[in-house]
Amino acid sequence: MLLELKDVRKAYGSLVVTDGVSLSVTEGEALGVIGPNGAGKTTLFALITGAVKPDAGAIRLDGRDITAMPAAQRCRAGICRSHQIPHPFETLTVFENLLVAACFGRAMREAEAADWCVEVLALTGLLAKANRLGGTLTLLDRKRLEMARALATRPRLLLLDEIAGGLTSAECEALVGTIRTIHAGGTTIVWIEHIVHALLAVVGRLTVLNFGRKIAEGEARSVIGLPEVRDIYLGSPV
Ligand SMILES: Nc1ncnc2c1ncn2[C@@H]1O[C@H](COP(=O)(O)OP(=O)(O)OP(=O)(O)O)[C@@H](O)[C@H]1O
Repeated sequence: MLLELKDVRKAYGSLVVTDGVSLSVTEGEALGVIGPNGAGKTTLFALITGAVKPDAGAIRLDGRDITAMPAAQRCRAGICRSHQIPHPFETLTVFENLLVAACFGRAMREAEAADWCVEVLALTGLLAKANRLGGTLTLLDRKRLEMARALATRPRLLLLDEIAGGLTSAECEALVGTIRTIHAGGTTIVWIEHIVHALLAVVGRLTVLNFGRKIAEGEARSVIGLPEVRDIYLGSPV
């Protein structure tokens, strides 16, 4: 098992945001995470990356307990995420944004990092924009850069947080193609997404969160057909 969460709990005051969540992700799989706003999806990523410490429970990578491991060390161990709202270094170029991630996130030497970052730029469709400043990009390219920065750390486990949100359907389709390529290259993916048809084009399994609890999990299309899941998404295009 690549990643395991066991009875993980996180509360902010009286608000229990992650309520005894257990989760397993096998090497090479693509898992989708859905749930309404405020269900605790992003907090789950913060717990996995180490940005937030759980109140209880355990997190394991390759069977090794990483619950107390600092975030920077987890990144070097191969866990990296993209954020829902991209915040690139706006005064650095696209290429420099990636170099920072590779050198500081993954501790690569500069020559190795430069070669790898060129590969990532090609994979994410950013090669022609390598010398643009991060602050000058369109939303689609910011989203691509957000994913590229995470990829630059050469993750074994890539966590994508609503990467398709706000894109046109053609842009979304192109992004899905890129994510499929990344997955086919052997990277394990956990993807939080509200655009369910995009998610279903990539993931084999789905986990559903509601009020911090896991309410369903299993083969993606079966899970999406469950009455309790459809209830939660009533009005959303599932
Ligand atoms: N640092 C914090 N302090 C207090 N409350 C927080 C904090 N972080 C998250 N929360 C609350 O925890 C709940 C879950 O937030 P979270 O961002 O994990 O949900 P989400 O499922 O990702 O939602 P969305 O789909 O809107 O992104 C929300 O009610 C949020 O306001």
